[in-house]
Amino acid sequence: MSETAAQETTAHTASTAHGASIELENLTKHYPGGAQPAVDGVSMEIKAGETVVFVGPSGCGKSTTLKMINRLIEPTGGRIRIGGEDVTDIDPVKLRRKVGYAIQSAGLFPHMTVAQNIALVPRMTGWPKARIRARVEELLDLVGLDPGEFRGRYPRRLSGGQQQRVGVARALAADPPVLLMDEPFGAVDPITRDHLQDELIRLQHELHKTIVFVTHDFDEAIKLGDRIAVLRERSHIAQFDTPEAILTNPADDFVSGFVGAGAALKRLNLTRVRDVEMRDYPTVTVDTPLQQIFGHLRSSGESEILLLDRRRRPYKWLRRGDLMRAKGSLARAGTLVHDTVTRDGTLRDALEAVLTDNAGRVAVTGRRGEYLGVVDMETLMNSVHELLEADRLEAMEAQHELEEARAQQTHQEQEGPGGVTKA
Ligand SMILES: Nc1ncnc2c1ncn2[C@@H]1O[C@H](COP(=O)(O)OP(=O)(O)OP(=O)(O)O)[C@@H](O)[C@H]1O
Repeated sequence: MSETAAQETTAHTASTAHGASIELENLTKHYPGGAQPAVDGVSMEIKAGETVVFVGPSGCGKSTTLKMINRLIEPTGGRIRIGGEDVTDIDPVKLRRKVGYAIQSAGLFPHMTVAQNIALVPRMTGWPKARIRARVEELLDLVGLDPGEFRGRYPRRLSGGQQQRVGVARALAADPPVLLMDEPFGAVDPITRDHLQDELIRLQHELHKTIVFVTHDFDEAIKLGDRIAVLRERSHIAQFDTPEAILTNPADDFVSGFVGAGAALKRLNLTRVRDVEMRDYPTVTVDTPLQQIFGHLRSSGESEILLLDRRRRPYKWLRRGDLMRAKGSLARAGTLVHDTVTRDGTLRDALEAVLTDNAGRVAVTGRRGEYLGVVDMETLMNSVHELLEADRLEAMEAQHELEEARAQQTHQEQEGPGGVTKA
């Protein structure tokens, strides 16, 4: 059932390998000297193209389970199947070509350039030079880094977020169907982390890999996971379900404890900015003459206008008063745009941005930071209201079905097996 090898193009570098299923059967790791196994007979099926997130307390065995999938850690028991093929005993080097791996702090080699870091696996695999070069360019572009600017840089000259992007590009280099990510965004600041999460979601829309992602952060799990496996000690599965099901119906107290307070707010993590209506705001660019900006603002009926830079990225909010005081130059006028959200950002990201902005709105940007529209408090309030109303109706329906099933069962019990009413 391996859909990967056959699909790989040789003439071209384009990503073609979609995800492959992963099956873990009774997978066990007993470290030498450990009183108990670190991972104790975990079995799960991960569908092709799915993103599954492992969450659980520190030391519960998340990383060990993950690293057994590419056999960075050798299991002491059980089987691993990828795309239906049993890979428990194949050559680990061969296995790792099918499985990309990204870790916290990117783990880039400091003495190699960005391009050399990304090219590692394709080089080992013996790709021709021209194909490697084209693949590096394609991947840098894919993770949102300008190849011209970044291919020759050394890792120490990159920000934490940029290093992490290169780490993801490297993991994707040989176009593996499976991507393992071990707390890849654990070491970056919260805003960069949010952006990297958004990028991963966007990438996954394009690539459809099978991703297994480890995190401590339940909010991250909700945002990224198609399904979440909440693990307890020795990787025992407490619940393995969709984020919606875990939030609205946690299996037990352990899972509830993990979900934590504010389930309604966390629900906002499940809706994307792309799912709500954006407002079209009046915009001008830094090259627009001041007089024209005035005219534009007046005819728009809005109290402010968004100034874009030459690459159409949001730059400043300009109010009428700012323009009056500008005295012919916009250099000092207006308020710099501090925060933006992407279409893959969550409503929670948008709400946070809107709440910290005293004018109650945030600009939405595309892949290269270009302006797409604006989300404001009113849009958000309406969406949240609709969301909670839909949840309430769904819960009522589920309750109703449950009561009907119970009534039917009682009825059957009263009727008896032959349908004859007992006297
Ligand atoms: N190389 C090793 N030798 C012996 N024991 C180990 C080794 N690596 C991990 N362990 C133990 O196995 C258990 C599971 O560790 P693991 O790193 O998989 O947990 P984790 O859930 O990923 O933890 P964290 O969230 O803190 O990274 C822990 O009790 C740990 O001490």
